[in-house]
Amino acid sequence: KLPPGPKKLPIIGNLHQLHELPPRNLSPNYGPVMLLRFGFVPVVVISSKEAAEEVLKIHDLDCCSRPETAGTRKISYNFKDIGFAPYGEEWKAMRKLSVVELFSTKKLNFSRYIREEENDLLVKKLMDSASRRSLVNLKRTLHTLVGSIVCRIGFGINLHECEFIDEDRVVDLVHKSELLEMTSLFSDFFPGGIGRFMDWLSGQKKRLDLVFSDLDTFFQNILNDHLKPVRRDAESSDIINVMVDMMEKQRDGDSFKLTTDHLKGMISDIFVAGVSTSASTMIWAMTELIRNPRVMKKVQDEIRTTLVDKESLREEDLNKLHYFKLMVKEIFRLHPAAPLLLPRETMSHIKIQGYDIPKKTQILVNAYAIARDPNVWKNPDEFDPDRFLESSVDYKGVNFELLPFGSGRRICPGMAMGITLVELGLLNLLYFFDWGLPEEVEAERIIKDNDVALDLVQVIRH
Ligand code: HEM
Repeated sequence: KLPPGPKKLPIIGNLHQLHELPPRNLSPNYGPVMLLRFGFVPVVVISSKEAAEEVLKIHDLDCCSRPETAGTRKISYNFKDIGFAPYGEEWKAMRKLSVVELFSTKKLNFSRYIREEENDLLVKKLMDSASRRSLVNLKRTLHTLVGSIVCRIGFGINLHECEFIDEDRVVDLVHKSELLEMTSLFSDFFPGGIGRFMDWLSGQKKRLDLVFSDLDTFFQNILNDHLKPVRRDAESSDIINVMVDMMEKQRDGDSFKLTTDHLKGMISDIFVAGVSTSASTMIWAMTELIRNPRVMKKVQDEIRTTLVDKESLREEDLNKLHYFKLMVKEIFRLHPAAPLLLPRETMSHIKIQGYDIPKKTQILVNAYAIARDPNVWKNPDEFDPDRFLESSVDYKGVNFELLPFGSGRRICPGMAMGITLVELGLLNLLYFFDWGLPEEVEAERIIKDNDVALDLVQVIRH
């Protein structure tokens, strides 16, 4: 009993409908479990809370591998990372390393000064824009903020003084890494000679290699920098340093051995998974707040009456706020940075909602649709943090109607870091400044257009 789905054409299946892929399209018409076929690859889209619980909790172990694509093979250094590696001993070892050592609470406390300092620097820059009355490009500003923090915490690179990279180039590379992750090649859908031939003919393969080569140069520079004797002696503890130390200490009999590819895979994961997720969440938060003056006022009233006369903000200030945190939760609901999470792959035959799902089927959990399901949420498309005033639903992977970080074995290991990045960044923007639309933008259009995040905005010093 296979799940229902749109009609499939011979050979290509539903490839002609790739542009209609969920989150927003296709899936609601076919119920909570929908079957597609892209070329030879079966793909199941999950779009109800109950079906998501079956995939991510009841059958988590059967569903926790990842499918292979040419793009993810490249960016993960042959699956030597965490995010795209198939389920197995190597993934377990890398995952354990990240949870215990690299993205842990200890690491978070240690790197706190870096986050606060980068935010202080941003506030200074914005004060300048406000006094010059120049517009602020939200996307650029927030990608740069998160990029700078992630590069310092992850790779020990201070973008304001680095020799081989600067802020603009980092933003450019973040976009390139997203492209690699999302690009589909013919060979992803038609494994074998024909697919590879089509990739060669269309030039797709060459384009993919070029984008990857740019990223690889950056990652190699990070690694070279960490292997320099000066750097090895320095008292610093960024994530890559910790891994280089481990590599040096490993012994012949160790069951898992870190290699240079594991190091690059980890650099790549931190870069790909950490920067645009957090930045896009902040951009959407600012967009929704500017569109909804009632909520903006309520949030700003809370933070400005709770935190009085502050010259700069610290992470402990976040714990004093309540409504502000509900606002962030509402953003994670309305605008999950990974609307379909990361694709999973079944490792055995399972049943979801009574339907048969064969081994090696791709599973996409439509977190976007689930978080806007009218059977679960009242006025689901409305931005209204008040909905959480009387609700204990949270986004940490136990409530299947709200899954911005996924759930189960593959839940985001960088969640704590992501939340802190987002909350501290937003707190600074909302405490020190008032925000508005640039004069020439018709407010009407922006307010109606729910699917477009704001780009240029007006900043006013509070
Ligand atoms: C707001 C910020 C973030 C959001 C919304 C987010 C969201 C996600 C989601 C949805 C997944 C897939 C989960 C699944 O398959 O069930 C994921 C995986 C992952 N995230 Fe995050 N993430 C964020 C920040 C970060 C940060 C800051 C890091 C690292 C420093 C990070 C590292 C990872 C890694 C390594 C994985 C792969 C886990 C695995 O496959 O085992 N993320 N993230």
